[in-house]
Amino acid sequence: MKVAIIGAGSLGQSIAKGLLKNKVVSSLYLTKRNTSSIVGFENYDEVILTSNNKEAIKNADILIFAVQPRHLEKILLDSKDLLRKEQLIISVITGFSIQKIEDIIGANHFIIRAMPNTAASVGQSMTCLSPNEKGIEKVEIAKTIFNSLGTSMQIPEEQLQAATVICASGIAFWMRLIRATTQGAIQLGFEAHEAHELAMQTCFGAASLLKESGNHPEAEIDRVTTPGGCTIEGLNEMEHQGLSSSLIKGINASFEKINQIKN
Ligand SMILES: NC(=O)C1=CN([C@@H]2O[C@H](COP(=O)(O)OP(=O)(O)OC[C@H]3O[C@@H](n4cnc5c(N)ncnc54)[C@H](O)[C@@H]3O)[C@@H](O)[C@H]2O)C=CC1
Ligand SMILES: O=C(O)[C@@H]1CCC=N1
Repeated sequence: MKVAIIGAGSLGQSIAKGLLKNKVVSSLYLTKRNTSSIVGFENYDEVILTSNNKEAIKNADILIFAVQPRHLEKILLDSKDLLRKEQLIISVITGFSIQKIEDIIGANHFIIRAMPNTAASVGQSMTCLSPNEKGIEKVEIAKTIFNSLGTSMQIPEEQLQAATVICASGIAFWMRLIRATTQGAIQLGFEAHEAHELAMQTCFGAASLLKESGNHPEAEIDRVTTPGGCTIEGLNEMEHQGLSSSLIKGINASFEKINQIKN
């Protein structure tokens, strides 16, 4: 696969690392206005760094656009004459609808909106994919790319904003929960590095239990909570303080905000 990532910033670099780690690309163009901060990628034979988007677009079969939303329109306008009908165009850009992309380059292209998260860099992204009508044909190719960076799920475009909150912003939400657990562990007497490892591995274990057993979280909770014991004491106090409620409210606030970004 000849891939180009247009706008190798935070997310673009995460995707690049995942693709390179899994050796799924034969060539990988990474573009950035100033490539000096990503020279480390030059250690990979497959990688070509450039600030010339047109060169990257000409030489790739799969284009992944990962710039900030305000930059996409100009990049597409500047390069639309170079786009080939057989190219797969993937956009990971928040709030930039398929309709808006089609208005600029035309509907006769394979277009897929993808919403990965930064865990792509360690092969653990949850990526949601929404194709345009033509792009449905190429969803399997997009899945091959994004499954090499974790797992993927095809969803209707109308749900992509919600998926962004749960999966992309979700990385930040889970980080905060892990940090809070670490703070609690330090208060109980662990060194900071120990507390961090305890919190991280326990979180990883909880997610792995659900993934491997297919159980509902409450079933796993029941297995830990001794009647009259310390787990239920802690859980109930957390709920009195609004743990579930604050998470749900935060997710809704995030969703309201993302919907203010013009689609
Ligand atoms: N960070 C995240 O977890 C997620 C971000 N997104 C979306 O992905 C997009 C990128 O986000 P980030 O990587 O966080 O932003 P970023 O600002 O780190 O990366 C954008 C990159 O594009 C480059 N760029 C700007 N104009 C360019 C041009 N004309 N040609 C080539 N490169 C150019 C910038 O130098 C920058 O390195 C955004 O639209 C964001 O909404 C989507 C999912 C998750
Ligand atoms: O915070 C944001 O608005 C973007 C979208 C999801 C992750 N970063």
